[in-house]
Amino acid sequence: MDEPKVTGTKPKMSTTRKILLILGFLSTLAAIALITVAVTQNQPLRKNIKYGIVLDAGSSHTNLYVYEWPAEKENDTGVVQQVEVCKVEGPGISGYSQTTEKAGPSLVQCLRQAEEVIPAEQHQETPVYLGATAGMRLLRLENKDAADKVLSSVEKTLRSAPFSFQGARIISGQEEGAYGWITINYLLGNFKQSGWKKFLHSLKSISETSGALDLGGASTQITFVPDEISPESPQNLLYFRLYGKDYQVYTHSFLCYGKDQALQQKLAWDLQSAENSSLFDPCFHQGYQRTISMSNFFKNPCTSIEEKQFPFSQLHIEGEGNYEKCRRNIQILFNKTNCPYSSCSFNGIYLPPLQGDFGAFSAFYFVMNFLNLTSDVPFTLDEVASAIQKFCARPWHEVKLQYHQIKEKYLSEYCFSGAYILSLLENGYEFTTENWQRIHFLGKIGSSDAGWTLGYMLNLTNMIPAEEPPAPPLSYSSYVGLMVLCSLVLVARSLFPTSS
Ligand SMILES: Nc1ccn([C@@H]2O[C@H](COP(=O)(O)OP(=O)(O)OP(=O)(O)O)[C@@H](O)[C@H]2O)c(=O)n1
Ligand SMILES: [Ca+2]
Repeated sequence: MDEPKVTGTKPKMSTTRKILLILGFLSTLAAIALITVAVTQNQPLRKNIKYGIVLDAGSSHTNLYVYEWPAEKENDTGVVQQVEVCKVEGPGISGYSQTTEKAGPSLVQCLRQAEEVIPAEQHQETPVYLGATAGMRLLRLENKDAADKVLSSVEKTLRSAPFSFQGARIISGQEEGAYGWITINYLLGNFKQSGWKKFLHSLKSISETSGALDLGGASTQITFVPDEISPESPQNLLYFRLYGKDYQVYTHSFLCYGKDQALQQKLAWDLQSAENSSLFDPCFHQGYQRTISMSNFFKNPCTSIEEKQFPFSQLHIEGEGNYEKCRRNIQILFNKTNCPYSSCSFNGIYLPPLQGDFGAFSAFYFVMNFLNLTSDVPFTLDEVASAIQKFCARPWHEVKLQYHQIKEKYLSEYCFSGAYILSLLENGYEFTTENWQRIHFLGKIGSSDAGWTLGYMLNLTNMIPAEEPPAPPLSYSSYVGLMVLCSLVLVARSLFPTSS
């Protein structure tokens, strides 16, 4: 048999294989082109930043906040963030009731700081708002003329700054509560839900929000969405439509129940039974002494109902450091006897059953943070009470030595404040051992302070739409990811064709 001839030429590549190879090569090129285009073409444009300024003129001091946000995302939730906070030197603006013309100039230094943070070419278009809270509400009650003069003085200063002046006014307690609630829920991303959370909530037709607890120097607010809305106290109910959802919110602001005014109220009560100009106070540390002038004590609307004549002009207070006695002493501020509604907090004020989680900020946070009671894993009510009890029992000289860097005004009052916070939450609002751990003490959320100012600005600049703004189905990163994945599948498919 003839052997087959061995030739020197290689076996020829089949035409199909050649075509497949070319196709594979072209697919790789196409995939690379696609990825390059996806990454470069769809890159977000350089951010055009906008700014806004809000001054929080509180009873104890004024803070100036600068916020920024990308202009093109104005109506998204969670895009506005705090970039600067400046603490104004000296007292709150209500502290200038005797020297009203000095209220405005006190703000100048912080306004200069804002000028440095915001690019000069944007100064003119940057809105500036000032909202005054309980200190000015009290001054208005006590001396309307002085309150008006203080506001004129701050308006004059704000108008002379290079920003766009949008108003300086006393906000109501209701607004303070509502804007605090808006701020924390905006920052926590509770208004707009994405993905499975949105699906889950649409099934249950609910939208979980967090309640807000604000404790200032002169007033305190409680705001939350109750389980059931009862029409019995319409003045405590607010209606919002935000991002396409309706919210019925309960809010109440207690004037004179901020921590400084609560202390004044307590002293006014203690004075009723004082026999001479010396008073032992269980809410101050043992060894602590303070002298109070009686001349203006009862001019304050928070203490004036307790007014009585005393044969001394100065009151000497001496600390006893007794937590239990202090709690009993504070109890008198919460009148639980008369409730014209189905349920009340205190002083005959309607309060629906507590519902959900609460964010507690301002002095709730300052005090609990000082006492090391704000860890991520919440402490039980008993643990909190026992920590405050131990702190109150420490002698003043020891406390002062350990915390020498803390202002004496703050330090001397943390025992009273801790006891007051527990009384307000436990006796006033009736938080129990069961729902205590639903209170989260928070100072900041991300880079922004928890408080009413952000919500106030969002509302006044119309940055929270009533309806959900249309959004692309995929985010930029998901879009690029999907493109890359599809391209890789395409390449793999062409390089390893399945022979059929
Ligand atoms: N590190 C801090 C800061 C503040 N405070 C005290 O906390 C209280 C409340 O402060 P803040 O929330 O700033 O109150 P204001 O906004 O000034 O008061 P209001 O909201 O009632 O107008 C004040 O008694 C202040 O002395 C404190 O104990 N420790
Ligand atoms: Ca405040």
